Amino acid sequence: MAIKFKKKPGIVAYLTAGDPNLATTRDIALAAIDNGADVIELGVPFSDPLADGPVIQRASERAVAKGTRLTDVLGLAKELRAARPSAGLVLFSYLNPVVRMGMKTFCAKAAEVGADGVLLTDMIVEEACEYLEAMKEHLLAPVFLAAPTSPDARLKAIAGASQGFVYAISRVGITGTQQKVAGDAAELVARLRQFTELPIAVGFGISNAEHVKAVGEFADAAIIGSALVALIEKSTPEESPAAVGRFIAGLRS
Ligand SMILES: O=P(O)(O)OC[C@@H](O)[C@@H](O)c1c[nH]c2ccccc12
Repeated sequence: MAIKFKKKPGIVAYLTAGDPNLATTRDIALAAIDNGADVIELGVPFSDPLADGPVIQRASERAVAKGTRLTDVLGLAKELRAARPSAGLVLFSYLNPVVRMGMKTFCAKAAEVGADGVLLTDMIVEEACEYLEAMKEHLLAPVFLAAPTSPDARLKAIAGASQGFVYAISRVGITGTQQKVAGDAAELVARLRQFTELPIAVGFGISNAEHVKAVGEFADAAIIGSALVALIEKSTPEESPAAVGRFIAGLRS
């Protein structure tokens, strides 16, 4: 029940919980784990997902329209934990739904359902004091985002506050697939290594085996979001778990 990357590079699979529905997200997550994903980044759908590109925005809209709430995502996390005790499980959310529930309540519940870590996209390390205390109390790993534009002093703070892994954003901008892994990514990872021994996972724009291989040359894990969400969007709910499983299995080949 800790975040571990067994093979190099590790694979983190982002899924928008509740797209197309909660039961299917569960089956997709299980298929992802069984086909080599080390960590599931389980996304709480939010009506105003600012950092997201069109693919994840649409997934969020669909999940919100289905009525998916933070408490439903916590319930799903609990099911995943029970079904796959050793998989890494990180809850991903914008700050807003978490603040509405109450930071302390949220952290207590996240621990209770068996999450290993939490990633709050718009939580900045400078303002994370209460959050970090609650996370520590419940032995949860806070994961922070590091961007190529962050100066060294910020990278140091981000690396120092993170546990489990540090999330290196491969490029400035929004989530979504691209042709090549951005050149900024290797430099950012090298800069982060000065400040931490934690594994470093690279995300934004990773969508195929070639990208995963490229990331494996300089980082510990690759995070894949939009490519999976797009596959789910074009598959029927019945076929999407197997489609995602095949896709993940192909990423390290
Ligand atoms: O979708 P991409 O380009 O594969 O990037 C990962 C990403 O989806 C996931 O980590 C994520 C989804 N929404 C975010 C918002 C901010 C930072 C990260 C994310």
